[in-house]
Amino acid sequence: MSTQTTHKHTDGSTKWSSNDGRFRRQESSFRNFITKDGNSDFKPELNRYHLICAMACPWAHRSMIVRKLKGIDKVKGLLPLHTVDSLLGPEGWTFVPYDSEELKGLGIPGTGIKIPGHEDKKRIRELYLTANPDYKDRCTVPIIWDNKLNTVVNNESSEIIRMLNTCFDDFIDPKYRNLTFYPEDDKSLQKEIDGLNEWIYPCINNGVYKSGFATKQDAYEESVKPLFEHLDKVEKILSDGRDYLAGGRLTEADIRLFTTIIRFDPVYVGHFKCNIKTIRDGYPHIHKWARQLYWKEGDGAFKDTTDFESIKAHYYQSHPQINPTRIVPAGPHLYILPLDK
Ligand SMILES: N[C@@H](CCC(=O)N[C@@H](CS)C(=O)NCC(=O)O)C(=O)O
Repeated sequence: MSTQTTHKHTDGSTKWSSNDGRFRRQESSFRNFITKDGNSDFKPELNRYHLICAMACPWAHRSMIVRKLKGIDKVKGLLPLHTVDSLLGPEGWTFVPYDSEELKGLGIPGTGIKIPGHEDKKRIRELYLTANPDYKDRCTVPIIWDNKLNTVVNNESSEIIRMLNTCFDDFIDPKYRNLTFYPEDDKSLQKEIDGLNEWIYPCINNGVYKSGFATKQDAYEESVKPLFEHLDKVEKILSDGRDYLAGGRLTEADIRLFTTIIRFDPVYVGHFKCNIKTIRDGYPHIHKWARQLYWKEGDGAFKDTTDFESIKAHYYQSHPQINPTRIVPAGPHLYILPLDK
């Protein structure tokens, strides 16, 4: 993906596309790993690391799912979760609601921040600036915060979910220990997962954003068409009745696709103009696959981390360039259908 930064945003501002009308996602800048073998400055420890997420954010959602699937959420002090307010405003993600005239009353509160020594922080930006006072990029979620070295360990969700496969294995219940969503001992499955990620990320996960944030007709069409072509491709893969994308088991490919699909009908169809088809009416196999994950998989790991109200409120209220009235639409009736529909 392009590393080009298309605009200055010292204030976490909301100018999303560059002058050619195309949205480009910035490269994440904190790329450390917590390693089980202790081969880094970041050793796994209790009462040290914190996960900061927005319930609304599909990238953060990946890490919440894996945290729960791995039983990390069940160990006190291992990687507690802190969530921001759903409204992404001019100063970025916030632990306390915006109170300006324009934004007061909007948003759905998160848990706030309860990290010892940082309880007074109002914006996520303040954590980034604590980690690096010269930080000038967007202050994104998810992040793993290290409260020992007072820094961001990593702010790239694809890497966060990789490290959670193993890094806390000495602390979690043994029944979760050998669970991995990118199996080291199966290189051919890893290759298959990589192959899926290679097109699902640009065309689907990021494709909805490129469609929604486009400010020129050609930029929009150039994203929305491949988005649906690649949904067709997923539909075809799942059409043999399989429950998972690869290897006959749950992998990170499922987790990474799920967080986009679950937001599709409630938000992307309308807000991001991804309306060639809906998942529920246009993609029976994807629809079934997503509902199985939501309703049945991993002891609520998908369901309990999906907060439709926060998701809807976030998108519709946070992008006034797309939705100037910030009105959150009422539908669709049932954000997710039951399995037997
Ligand atoms: N590469 C990052 C992307 C994360 C990302 O773009 N998160 C968005 C929310 S969906 C964000 O925090 N945006 C804040 C901003 O742009 O100010 C990852 O996958 O972790």
